[in-house]
Amino acid sequence: MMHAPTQKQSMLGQGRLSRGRVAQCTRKSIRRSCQVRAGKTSTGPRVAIVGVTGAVGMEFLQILKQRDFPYSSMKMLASARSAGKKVDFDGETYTVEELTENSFGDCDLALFSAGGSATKKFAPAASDAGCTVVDNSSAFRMTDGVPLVVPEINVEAMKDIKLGKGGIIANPNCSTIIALTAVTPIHKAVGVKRMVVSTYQAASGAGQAAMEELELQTREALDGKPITTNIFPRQYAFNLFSHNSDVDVDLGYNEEEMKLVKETAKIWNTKDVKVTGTCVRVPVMRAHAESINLELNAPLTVDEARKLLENAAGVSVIDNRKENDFPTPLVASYNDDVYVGRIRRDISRDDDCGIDLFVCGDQIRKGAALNAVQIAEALL
Ligand SMILES: NC(=O)C1=CN([C@@H]2O[C@H](COP(=O)(O)OP(=O)(O)OC[C@H]3O[C@@H](n4cnc5c(N)ncnc54)[C@H](OP(=O)(O)O)[C@@H]3O)[C@@H](O)[C@H]2O)C=CC1
Ligand SMILES: N[C@@H](CC(=O)OP(=O)(O)O)C(=O)O
Repeated sequence: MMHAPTQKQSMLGQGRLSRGRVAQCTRKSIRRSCQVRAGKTSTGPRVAIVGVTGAVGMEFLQILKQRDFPYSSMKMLASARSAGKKVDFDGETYTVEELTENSFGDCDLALFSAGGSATKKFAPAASDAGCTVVDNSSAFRMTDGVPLVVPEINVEAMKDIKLGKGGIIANPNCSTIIALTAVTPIHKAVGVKRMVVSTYQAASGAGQAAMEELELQTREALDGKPITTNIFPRQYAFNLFSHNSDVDVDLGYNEEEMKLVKETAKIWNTKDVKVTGTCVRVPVMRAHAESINLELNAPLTVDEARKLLENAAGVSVIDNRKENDFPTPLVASYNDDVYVGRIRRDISRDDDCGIDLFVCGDQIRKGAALNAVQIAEALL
């Protein structure tokens, strides 16, 4: 039996913000469609979760329940390996079915998180059957006609897609979602000319098996045992390494870095912003951190930047210089907002057109499942 994960508060588990920390943050709710909160209801869409046995799939279930997402029926899909497994959701037990091209005839909405190759094969079949797809993979992100959406930023990009009428909407890459949720308020105010991003990415970005291997390796290293390396070709615990995606041998950039470049241009609908990045995997369980340097088109003071961020949907500011208290992956874990701190003027410049930020966001929530559910809410 599989259960949607609980918020475990342990050394690895990273709990929600303590009351004291909440008081230090400027917390605002992310844009939500409160009027449609209903849970199971005969008027809700018929929903399929594709990749339900994975880290993102399990998070889908937790978020749908937490947000009382309306649904009239729920279908749990994964590979043949998982067919027959049981999944609990909203007081009912479901049997996982094998994903096939015929899975979607009785569905209005499918939340996909099954990797690129399964998505390329099955998302078009779902769409052809009249099921609207919200896809977490990179399979269709750069395809013309497929909106790439962060609801707080560009919800208008999906205005032509209607629930239950087919169509694919792509969820951006997690590092890109987290960076742009923080940076877009500044971009909308004064325009970003160039953005330099350095990431510190969690195990969750590589799936459930990578999270389990990090935990196992940590135990093995502490116990002086040989290190198991099934997921990554090197030790991960007590180490860090350049992102595991393929590296372009000519450019020297890995795929994760190029997603930041290309997806930013599509989400902001501009070719004028220059973006470069360095993506690194660090031994953190489930929240990404990013150091971001912005070159702006017009001057912006630190106070103005902080005010923009404090008022931005989906953003919380933790920026206490006196206490040296800034966002951490543990603070971001299991929370919905993107946390921003270290808001400072870039002193390498002679003008006020440079800002530095440090950003943390839960990779599985805002970086994946939460953003996808927010897209689905915008379809209702
Ligand atoms: N920002 C974003 O949008 C993010 C996107 N992702 C995307 O989501 C995908 C899933 O990530 P994650 O949950 O972390 O990965 P996991 O490895 O934890 O889970 C993968 C899921 O996909 C299912 N699956 C794999 N192959 C098939 C197939 N051929 N047919 C049906 N189901 C299949 C697996 O089923 P089974 O258990 O039966 O093998 C499992 O449910 C990633 O591959 C990535 O594309 C992930 C993180 C962030
Ligand atoms: N960006 C994830 C990996 C991933 O799933 O990316 P994408 O959704 O762009 O394939 C990471 O932390 O590595």
